Amino acid sequence: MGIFVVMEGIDGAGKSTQAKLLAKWFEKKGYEVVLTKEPTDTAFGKLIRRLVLTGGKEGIIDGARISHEAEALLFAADRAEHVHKLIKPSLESGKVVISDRYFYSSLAYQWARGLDLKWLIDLNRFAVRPDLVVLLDLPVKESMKRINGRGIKTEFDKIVELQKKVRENYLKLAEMFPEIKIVNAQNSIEDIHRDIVGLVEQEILSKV
Ligand SMILES: Nc1ncnc2c1ncn2[C@@H]1O[C@H](COP(=O)(O)OP(=O)(O)O)[C@@H](O)[C@H]1O
Ligand SMILES: Cc1cn([C@H]2C[C@H](O)[C@@H](COP(=O)(O)OP(=O)(O)O)O2)c(=O)[nH]c1=O
Repeated sequence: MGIFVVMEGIDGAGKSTQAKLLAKWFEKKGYEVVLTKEPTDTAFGKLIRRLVLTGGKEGIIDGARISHEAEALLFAADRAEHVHKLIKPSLESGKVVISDRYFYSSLAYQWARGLDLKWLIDLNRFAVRPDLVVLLDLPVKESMKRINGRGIKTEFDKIVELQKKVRENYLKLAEMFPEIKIVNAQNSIEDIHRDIVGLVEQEILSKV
């Protein structure tokens, strides 16, 4: 079996930056790496971007044209395809899978939209558990500074409020799921990478 690592955190926390660095680190060590993300680039992911993420690339504006339940189901459908077509086969052939977001995003965000956490956990029960989930944690103010350049100009206060709730949800989830490890995402890119490598060594490589 391969190794499955997930990056989680609010928008702008540094997930894609750290996912890429970790992928390179594993490759240097001779592993075959699959770097992937959710929402995916498949037809389901495209549907989500069209129906749910109406606020532009960040998708954090609550302008959803569909119900929150339908939104949660679409994310779960996208994830089911992701798990069955890419994640499981890659792990079975011994590869390292690094995913930028996974079902913890559904728990943090769709819970913040008011959905029932237990229903969300049940809905995502098909999703194989990662070996390690890195929660990149930082204050919303800092993350907003980072993604300012992405062009959010409208509904700023609403976005900040939602992101704060999502951050709190992630921290609560970290107490419920032992695979989630919190990393301080306010440090430099290099320091965070070093922390993540430390977790990979401690939580995964030392155990195989
Ligand atoms: N540790 C860091 N310190 C400062 N800026 C960062 C850091 N990590 C990432 N960034 C920058 O912040 C922005 C968001 O990072 P990104 O990796 O795209 O976040 P996410 O994938 O979580 O949305 C990018 O412009 C990136 O270069
Ligand atoms: C995977 C996932 C993402 N999201 C949200 C988090 C982000 O605000 C948004 C889009 O994710 P994001 O990582 O910004 O993807 P991209 O840049 O490729 O569009 O979707 C959910 O609400 N639930 C989920 O299950």
